[in-house]
Amino acid sequence: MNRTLRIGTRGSALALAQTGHVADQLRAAGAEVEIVTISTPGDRSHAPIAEIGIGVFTSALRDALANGEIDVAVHSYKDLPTARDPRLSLAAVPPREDPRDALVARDGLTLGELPTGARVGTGSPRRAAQLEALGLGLEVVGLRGNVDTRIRKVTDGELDAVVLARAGLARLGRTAEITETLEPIQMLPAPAQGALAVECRVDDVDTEHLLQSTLDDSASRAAVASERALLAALEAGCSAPVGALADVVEDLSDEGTVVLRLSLRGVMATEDGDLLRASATGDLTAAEELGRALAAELLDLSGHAAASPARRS
Ligand SMILES: NCc1[nH]cc(CCC(=O)O)c1CC(=O)O
Repeated sequence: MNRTLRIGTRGSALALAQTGHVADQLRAAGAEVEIVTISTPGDRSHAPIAEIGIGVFTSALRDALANGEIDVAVHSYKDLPTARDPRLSLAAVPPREDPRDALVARDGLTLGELPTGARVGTGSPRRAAQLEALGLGLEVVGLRGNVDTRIRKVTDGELDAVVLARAGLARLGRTAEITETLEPIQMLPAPAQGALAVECRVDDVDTEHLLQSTLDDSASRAAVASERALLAALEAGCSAPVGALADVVEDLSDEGTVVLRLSLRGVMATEDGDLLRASATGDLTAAEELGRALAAELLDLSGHAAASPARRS
């Protein structure tokens, strides 16, 4: 294939860093690539994400891909809506970064060392619900903006701490600012956090093959698929914040050979702010079934078995 691949990205420092990484790998595989920056309404608005909707960062990029302005789109997977886009193929899920959330606090403090009433910034209902459930008396303060803006609120003394995805900090070379990496037992990440989604047009089979063979990691793809299936099933049934994390674990088959399995954990906040947790393991080859089964268990726990209109939070 000797045409130049145009790779589209948002213009944020994080988006440029992760797209640059994908471009480097494609170049190393012999492809000619060019990076095209696309401005999205999400980048131009300052309203809370819960108000402007989940697709704001990704739909402009997807439209540019579908109409041929670019040939490849690189997204933070967790920013994609759960509904498939029939115009596009999810050609590759590269090896996932550490999916955990991270605390950046003043004076090197950990969550447990923050004083009662400490102001912790996050715009994510999922992070807010899990922070409040710790019972530490923290004051959760709403927050938006890029990684730099958020961390600056701590350095400026406006907040005691912020919670961010570790993967974003890693891609920006800023892990030195992390004061605690939060264990999933206290803070389950967003479904697909730390993973990228690399898309091309559904009829562009040459590009699809190149992306798949150069970038795709099947274990990361399966883990993320189970987390996203859980999210999709819960979106249909409730409006609660959701966290999920699948780990690929080694197990022994009946014949004594090593098999890979998925271990999936999920958390959902109730309207009263209580957290419902559940976990399950399943075959790597049945990732989505595992996610749906765990979602059903969480819905059962919540007594929300009857679906109400979906609202993403
Ligand atoms: N919602 C914004 C967003 N989308 C992806 C990441 C981080 C990188 C990732 O999770 O892949 C972030 C920032 C954050 O949550 O701190």
